[in-house]
Amino acid sequence: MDVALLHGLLLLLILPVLLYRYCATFHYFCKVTFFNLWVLAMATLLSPFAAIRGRCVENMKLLCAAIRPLKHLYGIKIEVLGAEHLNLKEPYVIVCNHQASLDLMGMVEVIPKRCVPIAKKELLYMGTVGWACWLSGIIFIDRQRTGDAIDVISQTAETIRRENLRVWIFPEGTRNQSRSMLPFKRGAFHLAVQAQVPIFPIVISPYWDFFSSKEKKFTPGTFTIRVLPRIETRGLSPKDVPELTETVRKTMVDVFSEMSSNPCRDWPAELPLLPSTGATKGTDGVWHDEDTTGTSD
Ligand SMILES: CCCCC/C=C\C/C=C\CCCCCCCC(=O)SCCNC(=O)CCNC(=O)[C@H](O)C(C)(C)COP(=O)(O)OP(=O)(O)OC[C@H]1O[C@@H](n2cnc3c(N)ncnc32)[C@H](O)[C@@H]1OP(=O)(O)O
Ligand SMILES: CCCCCCCC/C=C\CCCCCCCC(=O)OC[C@@H](O)COP(=O)(O)O
Repeated sequence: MDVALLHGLLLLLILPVLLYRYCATFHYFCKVTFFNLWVLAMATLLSPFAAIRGRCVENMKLLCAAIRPLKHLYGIKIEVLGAEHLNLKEPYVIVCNHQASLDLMGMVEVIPKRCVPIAKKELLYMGTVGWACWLSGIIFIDRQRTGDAIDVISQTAETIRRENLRVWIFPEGTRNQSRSMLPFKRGAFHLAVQAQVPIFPIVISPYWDFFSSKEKKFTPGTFTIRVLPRIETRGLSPKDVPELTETVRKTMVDVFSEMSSNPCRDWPAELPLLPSTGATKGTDGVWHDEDTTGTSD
């Protein structure tokens, strides 16, 4: 009887290890659970420190530092191209494709100083995670109430100029692991036009090789983040927003397709891009920023 009990206990200990090793679905759920627990634990540990400062964008540094070790724990290599484009002292809007919660790992590699993401309000109700996000100045919108969300974005247009902030928006508005990008919501582009600030598109290469929530796959891997040259909005008005949105989306989709079809990761450091008043075309046929000397404050 004792031996049987011992065998049972042993099996109970070994079973999760075997499942983790040989069952891809179990492996996937363990890794996703650990990711969420990590975020929750860090938020719980750091929120009291952040609370000392109060609601303040400087607290984003704490959040980002807490997320950074995750890539090492998961064996994920992240390459960043074009980060120097973000070295601009003025406020701006970043638009980025959104595949999964894993985007946080990439986001913390490139997010400039004084930058706040726009997030769905549901995050606010995730206990200490919501508290940590609120304390870091993250802007929340209710996607079900377009009017309210537009009001929040309009207020943000004033705030970013007044307080010299950058805003990070996922214009697809939801996570998307399809082969392309969803149609873009227009809030980010209205925001940039209202504030008359440039837009920086950021493209994260597909995770297909190592992560898929549909196939329950989560292995070590590599992805690349490309920061594209800025697109000016100076002189544009709300009537230009639909075209601006489509032009930026097309540029990002083209870059995403190139990243998808070229697994060797030998992309040029610069890509020919759409003309913008803030970029000039060099003799090499590549669009370059006019101002690359500014540094993040
Ligand atoms: C220590 C550890 C702590 C743990 C914390 C964890 C991590 C910390 C690190 C990082 C922080 C977390 C990061 C969180 C990321 C979360 C990501 C998300 O939540 S994504 C979801 C939220 N984002 C969005 O939804 C994108 C923004 N949405 C929009 O822009 C939308 O446009 C909208 C404003 C919500 C409206 O949505 P709708 O579906 O109605 O879309 P349309 O775009 O078609 O708009 C309809 C209509 O309105 C016009 N419009 C839109 N915006 C404006 C505006 N600002 N001003 C005027 N008009 C506007 C638009 O043009 C359309 O009209 P028309 O068709 O006539 O053009
Ligand atoms: C008292 C309640 C306590 C609840 C505790 C919940 C703990 C949750 C712990 C960790 C959550 C980690 C969240 C990381 C946030 C990642 C941001 C993100 O990717 O959000 C998704 C959002 O862009 C789009 O959402 P949808 O694709 O539309 O859906």
